[in-house]
This record gives sequence, C-alpha cells and structure tokens, in this order.
Amino acid sequence: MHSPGSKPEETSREPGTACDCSRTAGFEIILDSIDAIVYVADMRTHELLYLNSYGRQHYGDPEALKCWQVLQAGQAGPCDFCSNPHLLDADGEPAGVYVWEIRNTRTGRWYECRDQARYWSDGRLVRIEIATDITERKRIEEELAAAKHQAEALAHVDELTGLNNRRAFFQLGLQAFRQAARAAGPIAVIMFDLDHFKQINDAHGHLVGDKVLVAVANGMRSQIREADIAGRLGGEEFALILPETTLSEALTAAERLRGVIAATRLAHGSIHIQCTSSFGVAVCEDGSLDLEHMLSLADAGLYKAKRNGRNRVEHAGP
Ligand SMILES: Nc1nc2c(ncn2[C@@H]2O[C@H](COP(=O)(O)OP(=O)(O)OP(=O)(O)O)[C@@H](O)[C@H]2O)c(=O)[nH]1
Repeated sequence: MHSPGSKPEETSREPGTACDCSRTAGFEIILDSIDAIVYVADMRTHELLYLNSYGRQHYGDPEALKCWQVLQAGQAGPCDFCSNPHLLDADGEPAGVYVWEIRNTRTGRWYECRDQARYWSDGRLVRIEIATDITERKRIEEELAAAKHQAEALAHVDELTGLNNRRAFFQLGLQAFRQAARAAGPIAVIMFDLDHFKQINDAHGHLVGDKVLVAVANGMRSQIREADIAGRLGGEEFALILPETTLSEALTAAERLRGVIAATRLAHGSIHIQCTSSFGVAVCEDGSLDLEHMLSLADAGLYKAKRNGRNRVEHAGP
C-alpha cells in the first residue's frame, strides 16, 4: 500500500531515501493516532491506497481492494453517492475541501466527511477523506427533531379528548373554507354543547365529567367522515366542519350525532350517567361565507336549541 504524499512537483527529496522513509513513518504514526477514518483512494480506479489504523479497526484490511468494497456494504461498483464529482473544478483540478454527511451502509454509523482531491506521490489524482464519527450527535439531533415534532403535534390536540383543539380547528377550518370558496361549493358547520353538564360535575365530580367529555368525543369520532374536521372549542362545547355538505345532509348528521350522544351510557359505580346535547347547524351552499360567520350562525342555532328545550337540533340560515 502506498503512503500519503504531496503533489509531485512539491517533493524536494527522491522517494525511498532514508529521510523520506522516516518522515513517512512519522506521518503514519500521526494518522494512526487520529480518532477518525483517514483514507486515500484513486479517483479513477477507486483503489484504496491508504487506510489509517482507526479505519482498519472498523473496516478491516484494504489490501488490493476498492474503496466501495471495503467501506460500504452491498456495492457491485462505485457508490452512487461517491463524492468524486464534487472534488474537481471545471478544469479537472482539485477544487478544495468538500464537507458532507453520510450514514455508512456497513456499520450504520454516521460520519461527517471532509473530502478533497490531491495529487498522490506517483502523480495520480486521489481522494483523501477524513471521516469523523457523528453518530451520537445525529442521535441527539434525531431525538430533538422527534420531540419537536411531537410537541408541535400536541400543540394541536385537545389533551383530554384527543380532538383538534380550538387553534387547530380554526387552522384546518380556514383551509376547508378556502377550498369551499374556490369550488363555490357547500360547506356546513355544526356546533353542540352538552346539556346541564354542570349538574354532572356537581353530582359526580369533575373526573366523571371528564369521562363524559371523552365519551362524547369518541361518539363524535365514530360519526364523521375523513374529510370532516372535529374540534373541542372549549369546556363542553364542540364543533364540526363538514366540507361538501348540504343543509339536509348536515341536519341528518347532527341528528344522528345527537342520538348517539343521548344513547351513550357511562358506567359509574352502580349507576349509568347519560347526557344530552343541543345542536346548531349552519350551511353555506356556495362557499361564500367565512368560518367566523358560519360559527356565529351555528352558535345562534345552538342557542335556539337550548331555548327550545335542549337535546335538539336547530338550523340558523344565512
Ligand atoms: N369535567 C369538566 N368540566 C368542565 C370542563 N370544562 C368546563 N367544564 C364545566 O362545564 C360546565 C358548564 O356549565 P354551564 O356553562 O353552566 O352549562 P351547562 O351546565 O351544560 O348548562 P347548559 O349549557 O345551559 O345546558 C361548568 O361546570 C364547567 O366547570 C372540563 O374540561 N372538564
């Protein structure tokens, strides 16, 4: 195996002299004491000309093998991610250091690679790579990214029921309303509020009240289509956005959900707790109204339902 050297014209001493040998041995001691892979490969043939001791410990003896045979797994030829194309300028001359990251296909470990083309001692162009193991840094980065993703997801979810929280409901709702406006198509909003929920809390405690809210949310989820947007707006108030839904379809959906909630019985000790809810429905047939306006109409319907005796569905039209 050849040893690392400098550009031929810069060499002041004939290779093979005693002084050159001791200098080369010195370089090898230095390179073998580095906690990083250092290797040299012929840029044309991919022959591995040098691999330091750290590299040999992890990838074995490279004698007479190509870089892609020693350093990567399952390669039938040069890697398609080989850095060679980045190392030469338009005139085919060394273009400086190229820094990149890769997960090694043999070991699964991550490396930050600093690659550059240089002239080897016999005049050919070689790729010199110094690859530092960054697996631990990557693991921390991935954990942070996962935690951030989870925090972002949680920021949109109502903790108790798992439904969209108010913020997510409005964000998703705005998109649905934009879509309805573009298509000039129908869109419906249903709002509902549990009846005399305070009495449940007062009689059985807040925890039981929470279970009722969860049961209502589950009933809601069981009734909606994939395109529908369900949210808990706060307290015991829930809402649904139903894209491409006409008035008669929305009234049917609200009536069905009212029946499901009224029929839900929550076991609590020796008794079963039941709860009804009042619904307000608003529909815009041509997508011309915005979410705020539709929610205020649905709220007016809900208020009407409460006033007219609760456990019922009322429509408030534009
Ligand atoms: N258990 C529980 N109760 C809640 C939660 N949020 C709000 N509440 C309760 O919901 C009750 C709402 O009471 P009201 O606004 O008087 O409404 P209501 O008793 O349902 O009466 P109507 O709406 O007029 O039928 C209050 O007792 C609140 O404390 C919650 O997250 N969990």
